[in-house]
Amino acid sequence: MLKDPSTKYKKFVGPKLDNRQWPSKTLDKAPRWLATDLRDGNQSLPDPMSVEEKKEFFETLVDIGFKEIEVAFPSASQIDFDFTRYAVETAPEDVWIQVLSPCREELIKRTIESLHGAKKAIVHIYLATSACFRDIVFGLSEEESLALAVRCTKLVRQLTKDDPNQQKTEWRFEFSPETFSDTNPDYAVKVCQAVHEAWGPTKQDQIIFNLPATVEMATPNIYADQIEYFCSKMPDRDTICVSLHPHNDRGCAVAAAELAQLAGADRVEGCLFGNGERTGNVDLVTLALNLYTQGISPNLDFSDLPKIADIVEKCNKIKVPERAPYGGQLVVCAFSGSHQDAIKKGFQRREQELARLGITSKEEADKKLIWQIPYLPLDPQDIGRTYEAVIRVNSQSGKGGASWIILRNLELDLPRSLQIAFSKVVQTAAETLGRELLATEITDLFAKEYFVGEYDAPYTVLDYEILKDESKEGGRRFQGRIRLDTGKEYDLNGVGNGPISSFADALSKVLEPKITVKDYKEHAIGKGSDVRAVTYIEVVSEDGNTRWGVGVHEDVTLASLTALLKSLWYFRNRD
Ligand SMILES: CC(=O)SCCNC(=O)CCNC(=O)[C@H](O)C(C)(C)COP(=O)(O)OP(=O)(O)OC[C@H]1O[C@@H](n2cnc3c(N)ncnc32)[C@H](O)[C@@H]1OP(=O)(O)O
Ligand SMILES: CC(C)C(=O)C(=O)O
Repeated sequence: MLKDPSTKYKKFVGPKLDNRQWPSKTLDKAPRWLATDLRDGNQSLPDPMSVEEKKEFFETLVDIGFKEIEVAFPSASQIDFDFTRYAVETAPEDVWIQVLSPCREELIKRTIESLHGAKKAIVHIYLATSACFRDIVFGLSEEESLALAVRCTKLVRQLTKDDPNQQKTEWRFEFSPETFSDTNPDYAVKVCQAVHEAWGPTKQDQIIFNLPATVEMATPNIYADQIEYFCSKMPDRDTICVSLHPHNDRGCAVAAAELAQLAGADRVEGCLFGNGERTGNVDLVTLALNLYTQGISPNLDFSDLPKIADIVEKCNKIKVPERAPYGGQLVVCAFSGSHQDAIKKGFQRREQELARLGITSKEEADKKLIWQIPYLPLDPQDIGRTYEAVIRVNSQSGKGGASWIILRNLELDLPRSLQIAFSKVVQTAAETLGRELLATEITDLFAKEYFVGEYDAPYTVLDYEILKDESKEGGRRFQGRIRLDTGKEYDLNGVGNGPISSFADALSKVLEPKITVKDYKEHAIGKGSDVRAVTYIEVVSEDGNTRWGVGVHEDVTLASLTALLKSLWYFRNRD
């Protein structure tokens, strides 16, 4: 790299705008969308789509709700021509089929042939207007380029809306001054005015001027300035649909498209997950869901984004990056402890709030309670992703992550200090394996550690009864029998304020160490006839060590007694 790059690269200078308006505007509605996956996306793939893949992609775009779809460059190949015919024959009545052609007479004719019989068709032609392209690629002067654009527009008009045999089709016309982002803004306006006159649009039948950042040249505010400049200079603005076609060379296509809408654009062309030439076209998923998370309907349905991503990956043969906004595998996941803690607290707060409002269904919650969860700008369920995938656990995780998984999978709402104790077990396993732990591995670790589910408790209560302790008001007496994992059995007898303390007293008379109960929590799990009690008991031994035990049972007292026995087993076997 050069120490002084200014000798090789020049700073981009945008149009001079004295009274720019766009910075004080806000985005309040969705633009018109045009998906160009099947044209601009397809032309940039190492292995372009087969007809079958194009069909599947087309159907997906229709299902998402796109009403304007650029299906091909029909003069490029027989595959593109044939696919255009398929789209013409199968497109729903309200979907406009768009096709692209360069400003070459024979190619325009072939392009229009491919649209014969369409219900709604947009003929899109492009011509490079930037000085760099005119000089290097075409060798045309400004006047010659303008004349070519007008000639081709008139040809399209003659072959479409002016042709008596083409009246079954509703025609629209789109013109792209290529590399608009690098075109002298006054020249772009001059060419478009001439094209406007040649096409003869009306308010009802607007012409589309698509203003591409064919190559993204500068910061997004400059693209917005270019669009505002164009909109302010074009006469008969209400006969024009201003369209954007941002590429992502500097990584700012989404921002450029958003600012350029503030600057007056009505329509956006792009691809799903930003496929397209070089760094891609603007990503329509991101643009649409950015609107959605501001409470604005994008008029596109991404309710099953994982399925859409699968189809896009299959047809493009390119992976959706794992960090792609909204659709990437990792974007609704948190691994780090403080993120997981905040997300978990966010969900708990939302659940409390829903319970307070008496709301039980997702539909009602979606209508009545604004989404506010730290680190999650969007409810993953709205785009077909699950809450289970939100929190994933590795050695960067803290207590919140593992306890979230236990809550979601086993319905166990662990007390704080048990969360801390269990997170040490998880941390050790993650470090030993040197990788992320699956949810099933974490629930299995918990079950083994605290003898729940399929893992039998080593000490068992064989028989018990809780009686009144006649020597003390309100006191209780435990009488019963237990068996250790050695097979040895003990008859027990103890007193306390309740069943648990009397059991602890009874145990302490026959087994080391002496224990007392420090903390206790219980709740129900399951529903209907399957409901069970869960008891968490933290026990302290005479030398000050603590241990947790967890008991799950239909009988709430037995759940507590089992929990206590498990913590005793720990003292006797693990210290
Ligand atoms: C910015 C964009 O994405 S534009 C869309 C680009 N997409 C594609 O190119 C995919 C489909 N393209 C093709 O199949 C072919 O390039 C075709 C059929 C269009 C033309 O093929 P060829 O005649 O073999 O031309 P080739 O591809 O070699 O070169 C392009 C020629 O078209 C000219 N050209 C390029 N853009 C345009 C345009 N907008 N209008 C008129 N002519 C153009 C070039 O100046 C060059 O002309 P030259 O041969 O006289 O120097
Ligand atoms: C044909 C035009 C719109 C194009 O694809 C571009 O300029 O990137």
